[in-house]
Amino acid sequence: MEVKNKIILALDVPSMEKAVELMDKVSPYLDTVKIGYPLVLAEGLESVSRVKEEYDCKVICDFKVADIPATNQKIADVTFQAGADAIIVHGFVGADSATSCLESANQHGKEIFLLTEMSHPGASRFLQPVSMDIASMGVEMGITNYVGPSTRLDRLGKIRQIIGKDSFLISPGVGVQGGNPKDTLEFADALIIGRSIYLAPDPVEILESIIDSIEL
Ligand SMILES: O=C1C[C@H](C(=O)O)N([C@@H]2O[C@H](COP(=O)(O)O)[C@@H](O)[C@H]2O)C(=O)N1
Repeated sequence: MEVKNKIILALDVPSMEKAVELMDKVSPYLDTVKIGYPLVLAEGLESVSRVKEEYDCKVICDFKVADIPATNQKIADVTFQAGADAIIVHGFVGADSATSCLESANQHGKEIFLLTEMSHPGASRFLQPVSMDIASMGVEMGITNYVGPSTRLDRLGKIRQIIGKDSFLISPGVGVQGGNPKDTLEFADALIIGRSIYLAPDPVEILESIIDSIEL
């Protein structure tokens, strides 16, 4: 997946009105947006197609899919039918569950991102002990897109080693959670950034400064 300016906007705003207000300002700088439960639960899955069509961008649906295979397939099917270009899938539920999303993606000509280790403090207790195993499972499954934490660059580096240089790795946790954009791109191909942009008094100014910082 090509990502303009290596930045994926996490559009975790509470309404389409807020989404449009923000996208009108920042869309010249971006071509990829991550939409998750905050916006979809508020506005429905049509928020995915609206953002895609109105701003000609790719949409990654961050649903952290983590159910049994049959239910995962239903979730992935309806998400891709709603226009999503990709869906984020948890790996800790095992290969059969992740495979059902991968099969749905292949049938729809879309993609999945396998979530290996999360960026928040709580990930250290239950996810960290298995996250490298999850990354290895993804490689065994032939998955080429991954999510890994910008808040723990040592871990992100290990994930990159496991998934290989040709896999596509996107990384949340930049900014508010403490991750550094330029340092993260030592290992990741693109940054996921939400609050640093959508909570800023001037989102364009922040975005331009982040873009300048990673271009240096
Ligand atoms: O480990 C993960 C997985 C998950 C994801 O991207 O899948 N995210 C999401 O990335 C964004 C960071 O937002 P902000 O902190 O810039 O406002 C939010 O939408 C989170 O739900 C993480 O933050 N860490």
